[in-house]
Amino acid sequence: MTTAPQLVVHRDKELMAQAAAARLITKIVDAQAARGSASVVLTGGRNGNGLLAALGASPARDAIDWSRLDLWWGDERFLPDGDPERNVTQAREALLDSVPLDPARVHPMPASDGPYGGDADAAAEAYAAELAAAAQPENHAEAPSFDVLLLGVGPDTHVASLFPEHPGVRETERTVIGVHGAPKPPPTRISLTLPAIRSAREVWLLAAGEDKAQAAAIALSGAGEIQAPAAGAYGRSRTLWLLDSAAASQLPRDLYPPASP
Ligand SMILES: O=C(O)[C@H](O)[C@@H](O)[C@H](O)[C@H](O)COP(=O)(O)O
Repeated sequence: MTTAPQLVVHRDKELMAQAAAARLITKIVDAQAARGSASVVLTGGRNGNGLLAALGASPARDAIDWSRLDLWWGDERFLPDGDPERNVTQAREALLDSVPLDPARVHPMPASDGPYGGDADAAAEAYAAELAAAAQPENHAEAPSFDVLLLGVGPDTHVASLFPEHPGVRETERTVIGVHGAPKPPPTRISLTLPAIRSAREVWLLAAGEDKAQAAAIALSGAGEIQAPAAGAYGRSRTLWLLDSAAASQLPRDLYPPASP
């Protein structure tokens, strides 16, 4: 089932990051109260890291029971462990190193100097097995029911490492794939697929800045997911686009009416 996207537009990217962080804290606290633990899928990119930094700066971060939080990644740049360009390295710097997480609940995607060497496809297969092992058996699913899956949106409408017209965006069976020849560096990556993204309860897409305006307009105006992967990113119970006003500036009027003067 497709959930119709809901839009929230903030004045600027700083406010967007702070409001998204506040929203995420509440969501994690509620999930922990309801189910004992929470699971979040992190994204790479400036907006995802901005959200993590804002979360770290919020006094309300102490409301989270960090030992009962599972963290996964939506994609990874296939580079050696500790490389500053890896999404996990950037997330650690932005937040993860400063909170008391249970290391057994933190699930980074494999690095290119790990057990699978430079074989991104084998690394992707291993991550798929990790996801399947964490899936709730009663759901007969290949991936857990993530509470929130975060995605940055590229200016070309890519999400995770699923690029327009690239083979990965057509994947319908596997939950995780090796990506080769990505248009955004580095060329070799690992990514969740659209079916895995859609196993999340809630998918939140983050877009800030003028260079995202066209992408947001295209993805939200009925484009196909092969041409505009962000259009295929939706959650089982909610799909939320969090934008700043620059990224919302080209949205069709029926989606986001500009404020009256
Ligand atoms: O590994 C990556 O580069 C990302 O996961 C990628 O999908 C990113 O989220 C978008 O390109 C948006 O990035 P920005 O938030 O920096 O614009």
